[in-house]
Amino acid sequence: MTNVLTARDLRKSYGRRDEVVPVLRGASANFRPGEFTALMGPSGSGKSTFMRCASGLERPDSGSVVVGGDEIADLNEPALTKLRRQKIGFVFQSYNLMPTLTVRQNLELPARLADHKVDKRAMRDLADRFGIGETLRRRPAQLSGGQRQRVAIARAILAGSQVLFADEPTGALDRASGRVVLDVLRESVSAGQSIIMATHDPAAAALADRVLFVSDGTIGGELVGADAETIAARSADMELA
Ligand SMILES: Nc1ncnc2c1ncn2[C@@H]1O[C@H](COP(=O)(O)OP(=O)(O)OP(=O)(O)O)[C@@H](O)[C@H]1O
Repeated sequence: MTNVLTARDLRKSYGRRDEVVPVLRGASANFRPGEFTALMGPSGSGKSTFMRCASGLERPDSGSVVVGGDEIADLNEPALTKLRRQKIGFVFQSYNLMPTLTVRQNLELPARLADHKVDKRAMRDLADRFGIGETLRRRPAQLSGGQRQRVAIARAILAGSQVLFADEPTGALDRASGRVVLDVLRESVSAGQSIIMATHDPAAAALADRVLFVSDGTIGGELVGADAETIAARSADMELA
């Protein structure tokens, strides 16, 4: 099956001349439509940086990212912004909700930016499922951290992008709310979306189709269809390595 996104040999360093810190050291991965991928690895191993570079939010120093046939290094900023709005979603660890907009307006934002019609029924249904249906008129500052996280995920799901990157999307949630979110992500994958989720939780990673292990700025291994125990054991080995 054709990849929906291919990342090849991504390299990225931060800092300046005397203090350059290499964060990505040649990270490569392929992502197929209808595939749920978990990214695991020790804190600071480069998961978020990989997702920012692979999603076109940040330019790598070198390497290639191809999305639906387009090499994003060849795109200028307006073209890249357009491609991102049409094809790529991102759930940030910090949620990135617009503080001056209500929850409803935040949920409608990606559709408006991409010139799509807002599906109000889908928005209501998902908000109710996520337990945020009563918060639609509030602004993000009037929500709990967990509610903000669910608004950010609902917003990304409703955008209906081909590829969705989610950086620890269940980090602020209790087990029951986390489970609802993971169920919705799975349904979205069944509908053909490709989801890439960074997580430290082996139980969440076990719901993905495969786990890619990020180690010291590269993709250092893969487990397909593994259970939570196997994933936890592999993660523990990596932390010790
Ligand atoms: N904008 C930046 N400027 C300088 N250093 C950065 C920047 N972004 C990330 N880093 C550094 O790059 C390294 C990898 O960070 P990254 O956020 O990608 O790791 P991570 O695997 O997602 O970690 P975590 O599991 O804690 O979220 C860290 O050492 C971090 O301090």
